[in-house]
Amino acid sequence: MALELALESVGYRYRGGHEAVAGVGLTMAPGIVGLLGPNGAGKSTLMRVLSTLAKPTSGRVLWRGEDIVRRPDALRGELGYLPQDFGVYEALSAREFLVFLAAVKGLPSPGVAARVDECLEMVGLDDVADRRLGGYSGGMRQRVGIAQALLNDPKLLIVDEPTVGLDPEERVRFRHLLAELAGERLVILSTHIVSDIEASASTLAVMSGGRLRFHGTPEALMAEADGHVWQWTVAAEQLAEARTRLRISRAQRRAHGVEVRVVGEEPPASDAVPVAPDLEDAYLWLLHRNGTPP
Ligand SMILES: Nc1ncnc2c1ncn2[C@@H]1O[C@H](COP(=O)(O)OP(=O)(O)OP(=O)(O)O)[C@@H](O)[C@H]1O
Repeated sequence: MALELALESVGYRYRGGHEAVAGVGLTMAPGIVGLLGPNGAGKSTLMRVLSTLAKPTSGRVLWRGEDIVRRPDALRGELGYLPQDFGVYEALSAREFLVFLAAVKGLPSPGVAARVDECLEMVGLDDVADRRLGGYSGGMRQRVGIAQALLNDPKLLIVDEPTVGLDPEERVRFRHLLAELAGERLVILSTHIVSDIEASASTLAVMSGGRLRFHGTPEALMAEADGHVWQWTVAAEQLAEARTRLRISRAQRRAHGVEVRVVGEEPPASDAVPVAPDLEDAYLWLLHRNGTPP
């Protein structure tokens, strides 16, 4: 059966009664799927359901056509997962840590050393593989996180908010790495930062308030915001006031004032110029347009 992850009206309700995910239905195929949503949207909860760490309380998830609750091992054998709160053992080197995790994951020991080398090379840590993890930067630790997720050559790679805490350079490097890994895999990358996925995701799924608000290509999302984005220049001292009444997706200081991009139903002023939406504008429009529940 094809590499396909199908979600059928998936919901998850925490014990206290809070419904963190509700009625999510979509089918994902190989490539990078960007799962985008503000904090609290339900992304991490959904990632845990897809990784078989939590069972959906309603609906079902099919991996290659098989229900992942009934047959979790079919998915687990092909899954690589980098959770949001991934931690490393600081006293170990990257190589030691990966050898340890390979044993825990039950990889057959004869091939482990070579596979660890391959994974270290894929994430660009082969030169520093024998240094203690305690001395690694945040970005290097995240790359160790990806390396451990790759040990079993997964067909489904799930990474939850991997760029949190990384500096801009590490962020860019990490994005490139994920793009290289996509190939014949399905990579699900959850984030609340549009720029994490705009260069690499072939498909977007946008969540807010536990629900799926959009599923499709970045181009289709941008098309939805057509006619709702303007560029406008305000005096620097008026920016704070403008922010209280307008949705501003970006502001850039110029010699003659502050150039802002405004997203909304109406132009902010008669001298505002309509512009083509970019992904950041379109995401803001989707989350806040009239009729979108919180
Ligand atoms: N263990 C829990 N018990 C009850 N509610 C929870 C629990 N974990 C998360 N929630 C709630 O479920 C909702 C979704 O949380 P989730 O962590 O899945 O969102 P998220 O999109 O990943 O956001 P973040 O990036 O902040 O983690 C939030 O309202 C959160 O408060």
